Amino acid sequence: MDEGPGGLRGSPPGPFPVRIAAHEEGDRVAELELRGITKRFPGVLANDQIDISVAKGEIHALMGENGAGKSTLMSILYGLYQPDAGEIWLRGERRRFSSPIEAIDAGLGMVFQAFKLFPSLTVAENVIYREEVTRRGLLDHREANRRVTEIADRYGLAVDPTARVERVPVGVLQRVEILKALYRDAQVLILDEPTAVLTPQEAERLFTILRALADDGRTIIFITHKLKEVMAISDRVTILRDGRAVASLTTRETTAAEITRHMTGRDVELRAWPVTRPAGAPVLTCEGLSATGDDGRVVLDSVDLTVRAGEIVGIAGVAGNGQTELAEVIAGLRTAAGGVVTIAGTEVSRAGVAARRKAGLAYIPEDRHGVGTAPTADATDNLSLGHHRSGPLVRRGVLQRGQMVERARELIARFQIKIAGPGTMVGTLSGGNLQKIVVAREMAYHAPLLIAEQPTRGVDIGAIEFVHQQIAQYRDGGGAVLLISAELSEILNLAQRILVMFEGRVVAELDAATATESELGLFMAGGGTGISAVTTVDGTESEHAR
Ligand SMILES: Nc1ncnc2c1ncn2[C@@H]1O[C@H](COP(=O)(O)OP(=O)(O)OP(=O)(O)O)[C@@H](O)[C@H]1O
Repeated sequence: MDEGPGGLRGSPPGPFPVRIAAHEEGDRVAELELRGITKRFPGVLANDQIDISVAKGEIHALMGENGAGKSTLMSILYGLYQPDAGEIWLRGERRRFSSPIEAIDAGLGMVFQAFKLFPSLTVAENVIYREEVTRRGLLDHREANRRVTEIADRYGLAVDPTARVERVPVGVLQRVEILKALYRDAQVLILDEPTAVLTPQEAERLFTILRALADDGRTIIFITHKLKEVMAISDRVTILRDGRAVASLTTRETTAAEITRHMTGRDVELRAWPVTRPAGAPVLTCEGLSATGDDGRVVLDSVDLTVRAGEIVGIAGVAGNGQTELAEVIAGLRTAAGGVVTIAGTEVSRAGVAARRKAGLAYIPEDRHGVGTAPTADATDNLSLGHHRSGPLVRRGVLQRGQMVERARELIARFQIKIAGPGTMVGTLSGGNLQKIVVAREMAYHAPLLIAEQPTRGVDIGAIEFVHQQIAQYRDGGGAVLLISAELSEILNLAQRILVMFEGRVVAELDAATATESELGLFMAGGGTGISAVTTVDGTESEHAR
């Protein structure tokens, strides 16, 4: 691999931990330097005199616990926020960006977690938006497609420029966002948790693209919670803690354990949570569950499954193979085309969400913004959502505000949610802390059934360990858990049985004690013909997919 002009890959090892120093590369000018960046929000010092220096052609990871200040720092760099103090230096020149447009003009590009694309336009139209190529006053589609294809080919960003964005998968949408930045000749590309929504295969592909971009002299900064990624792809990593940059390390001279200690101040190793007791009676049963998508396509095809008390059943699958629809149909958010759902003995096939909750459902949805939380409401209200009709917070049909606040306070402390207080609006919370609000709320009421969909997405490693422990305790207390996760290690660490979904069907059932990631990967890719029978923890034989 080429050594970038910044020469960091060849820089001598420094003392541990390496404190970040401006002009770290001696007389060479850094591509990007942040000096003393400070940003205060009401009650929070989000960035506290942060110094970071990034060399040209470097892949720089930005890590830190939820609420450590990563997104704030990148928003300042991209001109979305103004710092209270500090300076941005680009190629040896001091810059001030009062808007993203100015940042883009200076050669910065940002890929957000929530893509900013027009669904009804084509890939090429999205890429060239506001930079249209025209011919005799009309949009020159052919030239636009040609230019987009040219950049895409150069970096291996496989896209069809003529495809409508609403019809392309998530991994491709991200490539479109990267193309948008490259089309504007971004020299520094910032990506906010770029693999959070990608399948492992798509993530691999993204890494290849990022490496090609870096080898071409582009500079990459990416926020992530995944240590594996940092170790695999980054040249250097900066760790934020409580708004301060506590270390900036050369990746090949450090370890995942070292980085974790800088982030959390302790050792964290995600481990398995084996069962101690056999599973009990069925709590969730689905028989012949089918559903169609908005375009009439079959998204769930005759799914049968059972989750028993004291059992975690994991659902593995490449995103888009019916997992989300399965959760939505069970939760009552999507109408089933057919089939029967029973929760804790009550048939709820045609019931609404409230009736299903009453029957015993708790639900951590994948979409924490749209479905999971109300951004303009405070933490107290958000931590009580769905529990306002019955349960411990209601007396004679009236919500007990005092108890709600008390409960919110307790959950904020227990789940270590970084928020000023129960009366604070949740819309300003960091992504991971918003996720913790949903997880805390849904786990607090000990419903018989918990559907947990991507429960640790965007959550830092310390909090992942905590959430895993909570889910395991929930199970050990007799709860039934349906765990849908894109993280195979999460499923393998927590579940007793694993069902693999492919094209809307359950194509395999595996015993988690003996299943491997590669075996799961095979079924997830549509290979293999399923497993006819596995022995469940309570000793019964369960027959499943063919
Ligand atoms: N617009 C805002 N108004 C008030 N507080 C904010 C705002 N944006 C961020 N904060 C606060 O600043 C702190 C840092 O948040 P930030 O989003 O930068 O964290 P993060 O490291 O990106 O976290 P995560 O890993 O959870 O995404 C948090 O306490 C957050 O609540």
